[in-house]
Amino acid sequence: MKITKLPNVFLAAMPVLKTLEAGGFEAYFVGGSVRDVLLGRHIHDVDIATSAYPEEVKELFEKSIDTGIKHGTVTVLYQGESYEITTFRTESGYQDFRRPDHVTFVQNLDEDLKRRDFTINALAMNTDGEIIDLFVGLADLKHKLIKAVGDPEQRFHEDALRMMRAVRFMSQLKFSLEEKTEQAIADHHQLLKKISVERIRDEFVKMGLGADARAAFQIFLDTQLSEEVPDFAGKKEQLAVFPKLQFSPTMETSLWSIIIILLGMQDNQIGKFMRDWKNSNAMTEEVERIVNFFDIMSSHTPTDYELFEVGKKTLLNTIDVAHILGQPVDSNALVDRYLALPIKNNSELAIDGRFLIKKGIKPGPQLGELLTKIKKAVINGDLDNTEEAIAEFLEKQ
Ligand SMILES: Nc1ccn([C@@H]2O[C@H](COP(=O)(O)OP(=O)(O)OP(=O)(O)O)[C@@H](O)[C@H]2O)c(=O)n1
Ligand SMILES: [Mg+2]
Repeated sequence: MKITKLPNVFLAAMPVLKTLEAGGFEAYFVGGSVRDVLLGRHIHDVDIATSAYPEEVKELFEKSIDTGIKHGTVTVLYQGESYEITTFRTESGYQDFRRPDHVTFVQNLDEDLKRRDFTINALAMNTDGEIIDLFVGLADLKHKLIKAVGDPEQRFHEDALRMMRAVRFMSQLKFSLEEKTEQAIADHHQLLKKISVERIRDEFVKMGLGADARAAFQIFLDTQLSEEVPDFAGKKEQLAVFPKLQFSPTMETSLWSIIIILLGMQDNQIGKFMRDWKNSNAMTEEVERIVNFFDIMSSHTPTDYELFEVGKKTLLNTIDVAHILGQPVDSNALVDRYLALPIKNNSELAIDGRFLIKKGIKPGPQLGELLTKIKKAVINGDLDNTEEAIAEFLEKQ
């Protein structure tokens, strides 16, 4: 099979492959970019595999960086783009099921493709746009199947993260999981314990935000992968709601908020949960705000002051969460009410602490309380947001 009209990302990288070939080496596009061009998906970067050793690659290009030279990868800078060029290799002796303890460079592409995770990721493309398909990857693409290359147990022992990658690709590509590959995950889910939380999280998020997140999440539960990730063990029943939701999330904040709500977590447990997953402080704080506001929305119609406090971004994010969870919310009414608030943030208040001091109020906690009282009155529409109206209001205190 040959691709006649190559996307620009490949055309731009073509001189890099040609340079390697002119140096007497073999060079191919490999991995995700070949898969994605065949699926008509957006291609974010291209990976190149070559028979040249890293030192030989470096000699052929003016600018290169030793990004992963131990694993055979050199990053070449060419016409403003960077390309990862990896020497054909096999990965032997994954003692800790994490990273290869050493890589063995090999002379041909076949050996290199053999050690890749899934058949659809084991395709290569040469400078003519010709697809090299040694493991029926093209047929599996057509049948929308995630299938391990060769023996799935071996592939997952080499790198246990691949089990998460399987459900991630299911979700992103809307593919099903081949039976033996699924069975191998179910048999070896414990291997995931060896993998760092950050790597698991990245795959989990891609799964949760993919086009077929709910189907993939079901397999994530069925294979017991869910038992091996932070704070999910023993929570299958609560998590089983996710695949039954009417929609699935498209924002990471929504994904985490939904999981937290399904797990029935208390306010004070959210921080630990988010830290266990190695999420950033910014992500944690926003998720805390969303879950809190979701609770407010579930118990009563938010007051104007609650709308003011939560702010537009978190309001919209919480509406998204409520929508996905199938909670009835009149989102138009809430947004309209927010937009009609007399002020949207503290700086829009006509007065500040200095104004109160000038009016004879002593600095201290009472001043703060008075300021809040004024702000609430303005937000509720009981007080005009002008110096005059506020001065008059003060006289009545
Ligand atoms: N645990 C892994 C990770 C990667 N690969 C191989 O390395 C390629 C590139 O890896 P990566 O960029 O992580 O994944 P992609 O398949 O390119 O997917 P994405 O579009 O998300 O980058 C994969 O296609 C696959 O051939 C693998 O065999 N095992
Ligand atoms: Mg990639």
